[in-house]
This record gives sequence, C-alpha cells and structure tokens, in this order.
Amino acid sequence: MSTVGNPANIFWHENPVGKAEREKLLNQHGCVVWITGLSGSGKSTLACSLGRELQSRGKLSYVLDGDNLRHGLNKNLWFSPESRTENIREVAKLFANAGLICIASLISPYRKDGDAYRALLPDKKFIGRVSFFMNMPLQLCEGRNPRGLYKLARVGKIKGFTGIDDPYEPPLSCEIEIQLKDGVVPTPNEMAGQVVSYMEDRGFLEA
Ligand SMILES: Nc1ncnc2c1ncn2[C@@H]1O[C@H](COP(=O)(O)OS(=O)(=O)O)[C@@H](OP(=O)(O)O)[C@H]1O
Ligand SMILES: Nc1ncnc2c1ncn2[C@@H]1O[C@H](COP(=O)(O)OP(=O)(O)O)[C@@H](O)[C@H]1O
Repeated sequence: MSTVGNPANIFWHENPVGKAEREKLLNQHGCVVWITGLSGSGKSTLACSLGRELQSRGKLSYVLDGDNLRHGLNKNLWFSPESRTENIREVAKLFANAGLICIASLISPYRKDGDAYRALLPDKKFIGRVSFFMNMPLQLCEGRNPRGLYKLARVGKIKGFTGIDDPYEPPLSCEIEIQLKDGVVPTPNEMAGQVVSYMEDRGFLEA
C-alpha cells in the first residue's frame, strides 16, 4: 500500500517563538477582520481604506482579497460551493497567528462557511476576529457593476453568480453591519473609522 500523502507520516513542528512574543514585538493582537458581502458591495474599498488607516497608526495589517488569492494560491479553485468554502480559510488564521491584522475580504456567500470561520477562530483573546457585513442592496451593487460581471451573469454568460443565480446568505450574527444611512453609502473613511474604533475599544491595537 502506498504511504504517499498518509497523514500519519506528517508531524507538527513547534516553533519556539510563540504568537504572544510576536504580538509583543508588533504591539498589537493578531486577528482577522472578516468582510463579507456581495460583489460590488465595497469589500475591497473598505479593506484598502482600513489597511491604510492601520498603517498610519503603525499597525501591521495585510489584505487577503478573494480575487487576489485566486490569481495565485487558489488559482485552481473555481466557484463551486466546495471551492468557495476552500478559498482563504486557513490562510487567514495563519496570518493572524503571525501577529498581523489580517483583513479578509471575500464574498463568503454561504452561512455555514461563516459559522465554520468562526469556529476556526474561536477565542477572541488569542486569535480574535471581527466580522463585517457589507449589507448593500443587490440593486446598488449591480448598478456599480465594476467589472461588467453582473451584466454577463444576467444574460447567462457567467453561471452561478452570487446574487443572480447563486445564493448570498446574509450572516445571522456579525460584529459590525455596514448599511446605507438615509439611502446614502458611508464613505470608505467612515467605514474604516468604525472598525478601528471597534478594534481600539476591544484592545486589538495594543499587545
Ligand atoms: N460566479 C461568481 N460568483 C461571484 N463572484 C464571481 C464569480 N465569478 C467571478 N467572480 C468574481 O470573483 C470575486 C469573488 O471572489 P471570492 O473569492 O470573494 O468569492 S467566494 O468567497 O469564494 O464566493 C468577485 O469579486 P468582488 O467583486 O471583489 O467580490 C467577482 O468579481
Ligand atoms: N463607500 C463607498 N462609497 C462610494 N463608492 C464606493 C464605496 N465602496 C465601494 N465603492 C465603489 O463601488 C465599486 C465596487 O467596490 P469594491 O470595493 O470593488 O467592491 P467589492 O470588493 O465588494 O466587489 C468600486 O467602483 C468602488 O469605488
């Protein structure tokens, strides 16, 4: 019997420098800021603005964008339910463990996956997470239509597009929900400010 790929032959190596030491060095807590929402809801915009705000405060963050990962690490994944579940998952946890503020921006359309991410990052004291729901109406996202993908989905040239012929299940619980205020979209700076205040209040920005 072949032993290639047998998990019994794979061993965990403990690193003498632990997360707490890395965090002390960086003076911050490694955590995942999870941003979910429809395509065009503003996830990447918020992620960039938040990254910039944290940088200006001397905090080390890194944006993991669903689109970007699909250019490299996840380039073999497509948009089947299984692939969507696989996308990012463990990578965010690794970044948080490295002591970084990992800003994970991805549609993450299925509720059960959101629950799995929460289970993956269970203890706020060690690997905290802040879930963000960009609760923007489909009509607005579709109207923005930044890469013309909604149009293609509407005429059946892209199959299984989230919000059109594939579901988006809004999360049942999240730390922060971004919504229109009197029909107006908050500015990227306003949104980033909201997350930073949340993180400050909960001590994520100091070790
Ligand atoms: N079928 C289908 N459904 C949804 N989105 C699609 C699809 N095909 C391509 N795209 C583009 O891929 C981006 C979403 O990638 P994600 O990794 O965030 O999606 S997922 O979490 O795995 O569902 C998404 O980018 P964003 O607009 O940045 O969200 C789309 O531009
Ligand atoms: N708060 C905002 N105010 C104004 N325009 C926005 C805002 N957020 C996003 N946009 C615009 O909407 C489009 C889609 O945003 P993007 O961040 O790419 O969404 P997503 O990553 O969810 O697909 C972009 O053209 C962006 O400039």
